[in-house]
Amino acid sequence: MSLDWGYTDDNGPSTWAEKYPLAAGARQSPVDIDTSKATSDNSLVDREIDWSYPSNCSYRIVNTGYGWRVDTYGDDTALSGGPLSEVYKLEQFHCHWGATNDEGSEHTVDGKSYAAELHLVHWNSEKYSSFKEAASQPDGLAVLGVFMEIGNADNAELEKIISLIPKIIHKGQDSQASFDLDFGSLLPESKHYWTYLGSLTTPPCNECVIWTVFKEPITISERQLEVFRSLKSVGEEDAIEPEEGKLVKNYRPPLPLGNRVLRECGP
Ligand SMILES: NCCOCCOCCNC(=O)c1ccc(S(N)(=O)=O)cc1
Ligand SMILES: [Zn+2]
Repeated sequence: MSLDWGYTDDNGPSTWAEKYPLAAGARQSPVDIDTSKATSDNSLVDREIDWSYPSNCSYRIVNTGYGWRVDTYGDDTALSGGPLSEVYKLEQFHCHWGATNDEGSEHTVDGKSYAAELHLVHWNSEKYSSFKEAASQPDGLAVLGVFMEIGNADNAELEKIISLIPKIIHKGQDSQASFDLDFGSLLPESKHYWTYLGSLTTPPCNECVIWTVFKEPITISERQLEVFRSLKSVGEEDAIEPEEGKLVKNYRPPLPLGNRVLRECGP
């Protein structure tokens, strides 16, 4: 069964606009962050971006066929401040990576790719009544982007997620984790970031995201990244060769920033 969209030559990002016209819009994500174009903005400094995630969150991890996604039960989560005018709730987080370590992130910085990029997806629960409704609004979602660079496997929360991946190798498999996660530990120490108005980076590419991309990366080890690449984009029942269907690449290359403003908070 051929996929509607994906990351191969015949269904990848350059073909998405054929079936998903929003993908050809002027407010698309990701973008290359040209640091010389970033403008600092006192209003961002005055209202520090703030998140509160309980340290004992239960969650479900699922293989979407495009990667892994942790569905959080966002009740007592909150993201506010910085570029946000309302309080947003955490809906899910997931990751994008590439076949080799010199690619994989979606956003790039002065043309540089990182090995992977983590996205924490929040929705404006102050203005809208559901994630789905928020995803059709220009200020509906707030996504935190965290670059991941190759280094030591010293993030315990990331290791907990990776320990679950062998249970969800095939598309559609999920695992209700028996231990809690501290989502906040997946964020870098520094709160310095760039922010701009963009979109979902996968179809339907709705232009509904206020993006906040942290300047400081977190580290992931080669072994941990190899575990990501062991995920399969096909279900267990799809009889294919063992090496086929591996999810080695699930990132969209950058789109033009155009006349959008790129703001930064912190050096
Ligand atoms: N089907 C009706 C329209 O639905 C619009 C919402 O799309 C729902 C599925 N996609 C997502 O939730 C979704 C969420 C985050 C990101 S990303 N990579 O931009 O963080 C990409 C996609
Ligand atoms: Zn994403």
